[in-house]
Amino acid sequence: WKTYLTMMHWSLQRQSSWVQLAGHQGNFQLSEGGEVLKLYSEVEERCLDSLMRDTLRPFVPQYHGLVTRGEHCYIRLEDLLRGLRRPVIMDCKMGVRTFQVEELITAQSKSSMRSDMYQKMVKIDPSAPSAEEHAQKAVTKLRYLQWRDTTSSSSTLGFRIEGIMMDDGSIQRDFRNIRTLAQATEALLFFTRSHLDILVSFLSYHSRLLALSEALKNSLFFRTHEVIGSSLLFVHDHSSKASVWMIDFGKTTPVPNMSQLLHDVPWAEGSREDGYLIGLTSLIASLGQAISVASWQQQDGCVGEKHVDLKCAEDCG
Ligand SMILES: Nc1ncnc2c1ncn2[C@@H]1O[C@H](COP(=O)(O)OP(=O)(O)OP(=O)(O)O)[C@@H](O)[C@H]1O
Ligand SMILES: O=P(O)(O)O[C@@H]1[C@H](O)[C@H](O)[C@@H](OP(=O)(O)O)[C@H](OP(=O)(O)O)[C@H]1O
Repeated sequence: WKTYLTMMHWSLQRQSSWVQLAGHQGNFQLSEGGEVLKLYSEVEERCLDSLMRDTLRPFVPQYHGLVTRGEHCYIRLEDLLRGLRRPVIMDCKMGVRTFQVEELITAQSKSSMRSDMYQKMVKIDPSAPSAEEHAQKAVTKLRYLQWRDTTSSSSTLGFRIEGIMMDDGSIQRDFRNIRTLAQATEALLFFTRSHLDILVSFLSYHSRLLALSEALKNSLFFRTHEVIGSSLLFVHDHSSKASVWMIDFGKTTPVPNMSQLLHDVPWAEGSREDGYLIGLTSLIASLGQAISVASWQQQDGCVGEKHVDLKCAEDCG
């Protein structure tokens, strides 16, 4: 019975296609009518409300207001996986940093020490904490988030891959060692299985990212908001129709004093720049490389072969 019920549960979940690839467990609930419910956050709700009146609207899940379930309030969002069969998904966290500048102040207080983050750090690299952190068995959240940024492609490329789910439902979350564009390209080729129609045709990732790039240039919301920890969700299925969506605005805040951000410069202490466009430019460049490699593979009839000289792809442009 237990196996049967587990299979039924799994099958019902697959019908709705819902899967949570990254983020906090317990933050989401499925709802009727093609919506997902995300635990209410004032910061995120404000962003979604503004985004519904911005040029970025076609690039974010539609926001349908709030609903209360039990003790909690939820944000009603369009389910971006609705109608897809065996979707293939990738979550890329954007920007050169994932900590908010407020963390710089919080980090000075002793109460901000986190033993859970120390544990996560040690599990990945036992030599990462300092002698003092080892003694305290704790690190500040700022320290942990900065360590994650500098040991992943966030600091080098302005984005990092948080997870990929393939069409068989298998999920990979460990892309921490990716540091270079060539490695990111390899991940993109894996994610798209080198299918050129997904990479470059009319409804492809490439055209969607170029359209997003244009929309960002014209967006008042983007100019006036510091976008931290937000992701681009890449989604396609067997129909080869591919799309990219901006999600997660829980740490996206208006910049003070009517000032505006460039988004394409590195962060320095005292600034609020997030490097979002550094990440987008890297992603577009990486897709460009993936398209070149996939084209060569197709010409040579060697799709699926593992060894492609991506360093050469990088050097040859
Ligand atoms: N509107 C949506 N439609 C379909 N899937 C979604 C949607 N929003 C989020 N997801 C899924 O849930 C995951 C987590 O989303 P999100 O980043 O918004 O959560 P979070 O808990 O705020 O994350 P974090 O811990 O990084 O702040 C995504 O990777 C994606 O798989
Ligand atoms: O992905 P990892 O390495 O597991 O680390 C988590 C990730 O950086 C989340 O974005 C962050 O939540 P916020 O974006 O809300 O800060 C969370 O902080 P938290 O544990 O304080 O929720 C971290 O633990």
